[in-house]
Amino acid sequence: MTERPARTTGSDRPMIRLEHLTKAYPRQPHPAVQDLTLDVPEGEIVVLVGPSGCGKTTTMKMINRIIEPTSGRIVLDGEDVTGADPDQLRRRIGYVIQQIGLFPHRTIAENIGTVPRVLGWNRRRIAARVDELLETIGMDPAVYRDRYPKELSGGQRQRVGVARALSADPDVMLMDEPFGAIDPITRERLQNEFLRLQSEVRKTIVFVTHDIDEAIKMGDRIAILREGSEVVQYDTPERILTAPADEFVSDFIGAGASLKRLNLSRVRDIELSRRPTVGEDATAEEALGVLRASSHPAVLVLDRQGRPRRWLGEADLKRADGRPLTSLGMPPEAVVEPHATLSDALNELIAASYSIATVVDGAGVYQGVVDIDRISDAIRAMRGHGRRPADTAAVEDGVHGPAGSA
Ligand SMILES: Nc1ncnc2c1ncn2[C@@H]1O[C@H](COP(=O)(O)OP(=O)(O)OP(=O)(O)O)[C@@H](O)[C@H]1O
Repeated sequence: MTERPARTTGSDRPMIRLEHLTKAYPRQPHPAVQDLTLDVPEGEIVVLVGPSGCGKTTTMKMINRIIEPTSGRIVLDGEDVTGADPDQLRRRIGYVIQQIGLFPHRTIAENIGTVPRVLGWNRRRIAARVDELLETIGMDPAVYRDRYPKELSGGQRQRVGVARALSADPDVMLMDEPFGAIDPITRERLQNEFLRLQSEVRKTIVFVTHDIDEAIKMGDRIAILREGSEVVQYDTPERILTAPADEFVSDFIGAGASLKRLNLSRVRDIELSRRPTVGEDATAEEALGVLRASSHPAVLVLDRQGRPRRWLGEADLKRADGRPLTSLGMPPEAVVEPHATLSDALNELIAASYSIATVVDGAGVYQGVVDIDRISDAIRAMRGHGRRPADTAAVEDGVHGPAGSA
């Protein structure tokens, strides 16, 4: 069984192969990168994580030849590109960096269309691609196409950076701390959006971070590096957390490894709890009937597309006085998508007034809720049995499978 079946492609074919890659700067006592050998499988996200100065950025910049290696080889899709024309190479590789580096005097459309323009696409094709990408990153083309970078929020700029990197549909994306400079809430949202996008586009991605939590969340595989880009452990997030190769890795993971395991499980991996729902056109009496027939304190109002609008308690409904349900109660505060980790869901629901997170799909349609009990179950299952939370029900029922009783 693969440890994370929903996220790996099953193909172990290396899309990027780094062979004995070294970068030594003149007058430096140690090479920035020394003899690095690493395969990045097609369609996977490989995260390079390690302390400041260990050579992550240098490694990335050698892959797209912004930095020329001193020795070693870079093989892209079976082809040795160590001596290839760097400009041509970069068109096959999307690059996203922190503080994204959008051109300030060009519109969003012009920024996203940079590479297609260099590639000689015609105007119509570029415009169509720009609009398609803006839709993909959840920004209405009609609203944002003609704006300038300074007219966007930090999170929106970062999204545009991702769109720009995707513009020519490269096989490979290099992402160097792409969400580093963003506030934690926007960051979490961008990570989730990006994972959803990746489940559709399946690019081969090398992702740099110095944040182990981000590595665990984003990586199909993680390479833990120390100085000189020495690979201390190259493994799945599960293995890194459960079987750290040595003290350096355990120190890097730091305290709370069991809590970090909440980063390994996605909302979609657990069975969601149900809550009573009514359509937005229902009357308060109907909603009250539904609520009373359930054992829960609140009913969720859905719009005609099935998207959550309000949580209503009995008191709200009693005071309705003929007003529409959508003007009563509280909007769902903690809303998460199936890609969100249980750690995200926990953070959200702790901050919310109701201690539940409402789960919606990519189109915003209601799927169920995650409550604190589900998360506690998941933690218990992980701790007690080293299992995935999908097995929680079996654990609760006292049914111990072979793995659990081992
Ligand atoms: N142009 C340069 N000349 C000399 N040394 C350099 C140069 N660029 C980087 N280095 C050194 O190479 C090493 C690796 O740097 P690199 O930027 O790759 O690290 P990093 O892991 O990305 O760090 P951070 O997490 O802080 O961004 C560091 O010791 C750095 O000082």
